[in-house]
Amino acid sequence: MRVAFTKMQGLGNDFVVIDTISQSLSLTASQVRRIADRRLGIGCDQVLLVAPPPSPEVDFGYRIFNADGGEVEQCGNGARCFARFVREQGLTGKERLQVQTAGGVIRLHLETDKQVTVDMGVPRFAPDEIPFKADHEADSYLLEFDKQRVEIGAVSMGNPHCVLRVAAIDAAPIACWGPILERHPRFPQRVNVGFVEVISPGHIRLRVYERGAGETPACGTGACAAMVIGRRRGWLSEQVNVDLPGGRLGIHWAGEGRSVWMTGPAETVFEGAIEL
Ligand SMILES: N[C@H](CCC[C@H](N)C(=O)O)C(=O)O
Repeated sequence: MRVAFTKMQGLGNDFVVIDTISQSLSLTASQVRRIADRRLGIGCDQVLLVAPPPSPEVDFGYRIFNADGGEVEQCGNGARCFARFVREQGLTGKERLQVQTAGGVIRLHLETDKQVTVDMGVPRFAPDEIPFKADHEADSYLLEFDKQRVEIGAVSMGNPHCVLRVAAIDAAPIACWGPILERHPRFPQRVNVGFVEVISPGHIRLRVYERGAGETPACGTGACAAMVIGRRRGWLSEQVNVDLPGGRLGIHWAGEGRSVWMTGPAETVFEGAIEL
């Protein structure tokens, strides 16, 4: 089967985007892994499917698959690329879109300056909504592994995140701790692992070891997760610049029960077709 795709990226977090409205198809986990393979396939962190709207309330369905083939609930950098894709492909003339993901409905706004703003929804801190094994909800938790004991925050942005504060992001033990924490038994669906350095109340540096993809140059939901956890801990203000290795995202959160807003770039790299 010959499948048309568009390669896109948001701050270096890269995606293969496939329109499954114009070409009706579904992908197996092994097909996703082949597409994502940087030697045997196209190469990407996630595969994103543009799908017909599952209900009249939304404009599109939006499905997300990690490079390991697993389908997940949310992808923030991917959402910005999704918005640019559906406009560039002529699938919509709208500038404000509502799309359904497995993690809930998100709202995309194509800005005039080529940036995209996304309403990423309301963060959920209840352990069973993350999911995270804990006796009760708290602003921080102690996690033990390999004779280490670390303090984390935990939150769902539709997908699960844990966040650790570090003194210096460049020295953070991401390659060692990332894969261990990703699969920590207290996260039954595994977890995205953020390492955050607080520069000031309005500025953080962040690196993310992503569930199902490893360390990526940027993680949109990870930036939202680090900001809301930092804000609940009293470290951060309502508007924060998040500097990731791939670049900067602007995150705004007015507080409990409110949506998190993310603004950043999205770019098309090339178009092609692959035989599956
Ligand atoms: N690895 C994530 C999905 C992609 C998230 C990230 N690329 C983003 O921009 O939010 C997960 O397993 O939940």
